[in-house]
Amino acid sequence: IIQLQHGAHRLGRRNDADMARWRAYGLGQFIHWGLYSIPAGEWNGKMYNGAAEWIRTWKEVSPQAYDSLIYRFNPTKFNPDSWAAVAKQMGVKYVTITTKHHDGFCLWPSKFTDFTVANSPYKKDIIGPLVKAYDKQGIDVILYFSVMDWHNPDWRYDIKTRDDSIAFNRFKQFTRNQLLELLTQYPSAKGLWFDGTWDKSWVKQAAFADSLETEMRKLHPGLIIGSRFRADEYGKRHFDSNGNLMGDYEQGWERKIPEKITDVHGNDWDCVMTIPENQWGYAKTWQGHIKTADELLEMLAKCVSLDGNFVLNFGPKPDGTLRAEELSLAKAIGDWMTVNKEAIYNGEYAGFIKQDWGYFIKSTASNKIYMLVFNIPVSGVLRVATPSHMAIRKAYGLDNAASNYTSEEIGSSTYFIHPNQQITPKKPFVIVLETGEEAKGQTGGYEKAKT
Ligand SMILES: COc1ccc([C@H]2[C@H](O)[C@H](O)[C@H](C)N2C)cc1
Repeated sequence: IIQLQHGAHRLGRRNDADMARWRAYGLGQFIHWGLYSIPAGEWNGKMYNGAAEWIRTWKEVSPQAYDSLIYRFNPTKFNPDSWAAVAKQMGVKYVTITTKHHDGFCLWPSKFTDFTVANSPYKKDIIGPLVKAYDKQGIDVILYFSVMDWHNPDWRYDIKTRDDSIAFNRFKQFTRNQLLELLTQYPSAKGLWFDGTWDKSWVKQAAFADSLETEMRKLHPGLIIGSRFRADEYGKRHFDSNGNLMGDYEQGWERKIPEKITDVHGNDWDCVMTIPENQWGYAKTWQGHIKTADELLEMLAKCVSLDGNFVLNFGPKPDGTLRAEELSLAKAIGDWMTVNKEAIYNGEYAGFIKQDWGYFIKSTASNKIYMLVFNIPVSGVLRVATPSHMAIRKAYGLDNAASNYTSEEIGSSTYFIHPNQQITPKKPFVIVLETGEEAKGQTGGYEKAKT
């Protein structure tokens, strides 16, 4: 064990009500919106093939020309209630919104910089109306904040000289001021999703970041902060020098999903996912594979089955509307969630052996076990191996209770689930298992092999 002043301050999961609420979300929405949405991956008629929200770093783009986009930010069709209504229909329980991305443009009228919506043609605060609209729909809000700020002249990638140190100390105060400002202006926010914290300049601020995290938690009791905010005094991030998770949940699953439960080490976590391969801000043309609703539903099921939340990204257009592809995916996911949401909300790892046909999710609300079926075996029967001494009492379909199933015990703690009707589903579907303790002595008399 290494003695740490600025490592993890808590071992294991948070067990308070605020974190239990976060753990129960299952499905979230990410929103990336800002000046980068205006060029949308195109500059002087040429397409940038990186992530659209990183276009300021493209050699073809002068930072000054990019920063002048502030004079073109005027989302005349922005209607936060319509975004929140789409999210509600989709079935998301929380939304993570960019307050300031790496380019430093603030979607709220921060007092600590001029580079905000207040000095754009739009003039008005974006964050406040968004928070209000989502709160009205009962969708919790998490504020995304990038520490790295390309616009601020005091930002440094590393601290090499005394001047760097003097400038970066100003930057640290600026960052603290903006974070306390966000928590004060938008007190209903449940947490912060930090980004842009990998550069040496910030990694060297273990003590400062640790005390700032403590200050924010004091200002906002219950605040939820992920593993990406701060490093320990040896520069270790996400997991400290003793391998303990920093913050309240793991933020390392960006565009990737854990394979098995041991990959998550008993921690809370979220997976943030793009619809194309890697575009967060609005990009005029999406290159490569665009994920389908069925793919996204399977990612959602897999995340919840492994104790995580699945957060799908939307990149609104510069006029404030959502693009057609995102609206149709939101609708398809929402239609599925309307029928199957009880298998996703309050979901947790069920402890059953993974089967090829799909995913098990246990509900903390009902103690029911849900089978989320994505692949029908050729045999037409679904194998279930329960944790030992757990028997299956009943099996029925969530889509309609009429679609029922017969469970046949085929070995110790092993069952076949037989559909009593022809199943030719066009969408992933859910079977509910009601289980109970195996009657004492009812071991089924299965002879253990002598090897
Ligand atoms: C260098 O690789 C990166 C760095 C930052 C990101 C940013 C994206 O712009 C988006 O905000 C995502 C959540 N974040 C990790 C993505 C890839």
